[in-house]
Amino acid sequence: MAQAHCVQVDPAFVQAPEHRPKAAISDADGVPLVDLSPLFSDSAGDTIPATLLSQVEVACRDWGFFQVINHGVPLEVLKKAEAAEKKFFALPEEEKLKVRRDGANRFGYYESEHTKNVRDWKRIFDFVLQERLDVTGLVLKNRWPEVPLDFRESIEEYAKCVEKLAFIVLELISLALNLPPKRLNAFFEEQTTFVRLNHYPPCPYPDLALGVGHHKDSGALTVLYQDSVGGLDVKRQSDGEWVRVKPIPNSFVINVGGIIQVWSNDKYLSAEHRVSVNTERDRFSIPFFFNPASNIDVRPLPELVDDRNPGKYKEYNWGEFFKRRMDSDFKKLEVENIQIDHFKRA
Ligand SMILES: O=C(O)CCC(=O)C(=O)O
Ligand SMILES: [Fe+2]
Repeated sequence: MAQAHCVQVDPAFVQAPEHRPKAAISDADGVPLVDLSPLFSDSAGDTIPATLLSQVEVACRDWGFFQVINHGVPLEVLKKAEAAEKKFFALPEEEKLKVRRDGANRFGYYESEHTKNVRDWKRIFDFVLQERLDVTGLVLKNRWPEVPLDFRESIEEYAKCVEKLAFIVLELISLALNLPPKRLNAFFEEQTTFVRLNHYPPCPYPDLALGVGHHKDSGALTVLYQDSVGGLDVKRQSDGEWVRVKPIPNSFVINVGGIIQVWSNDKYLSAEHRVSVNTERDRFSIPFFFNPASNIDVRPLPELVDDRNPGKYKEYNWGEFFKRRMDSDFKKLEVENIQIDHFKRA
């Protein structure tokens, strides 16, 4: 007689019923697509086409998410980073554990991240752009594995190219907010940006677990490369429906983080998103979390508030916020993790 097939479910990964993904997900009417080629064409002068700015404006306002193509990051840089990522995660576990994150330094490999106190079905590797960071007393230092040999070079090259793209998008957002293009740049002089490699292995119970639980990114902007598997879902602002962000070859997904939501005084929104997993395919992605300096106090920009439209948030310090998020991602806590909503004025 055939044995009954039984999947062992680890309760640490099980989402509350209201956060479990439904079997079918809509990929119709997806996030806006923005073609950045006008910025790189030979005939491009210093002026940015109004149509491009209005696309960015609508995307940030109505979705908080968009995809960009013709973004200026060379395809070979992307492919090399992706290959290095796959080689790293394919290493035996004991090899990866040599560069594991710990309580004192939150960078390197980690297999036990939590989002909102539920464990994520993923493995990650984090590194900062600055070799070493001090975030309100927490020292963060990169840990580089000895193998794959070209790992560090490939992903540092990737980070350099994506950083350029992040600054371009930051300027587009500034302009879309009717501010001078470089208005926001000074916040990033001692940036706390970090890059994450994500590996989502196949999961035997994708109806119960998530690769990343529902959340909003807390930094300024996220610039994400995803492979062709798919799984990133965004909550559409217009109706609260979850929709899949369709993978487009050689593209990046941009999403507005909590800091831009606060700077813009809620003109632009940071959208809720999550990662669904599947039973068959490994998925890989590489988010670049573009974050300002640790000492920055975040508040609605004075140019965007007035008597009729007063600031909707109390000021908070980014370094403190970032540290508290890292603490709650590191292990399951009994308290809710920190959100910009906690600074919302009544
Ligand atoms: O892997 C993805 O597609 C998204 C990951 C994500 O949302 C995050 O790490 O904040
Ligand atoms: Fe995210």
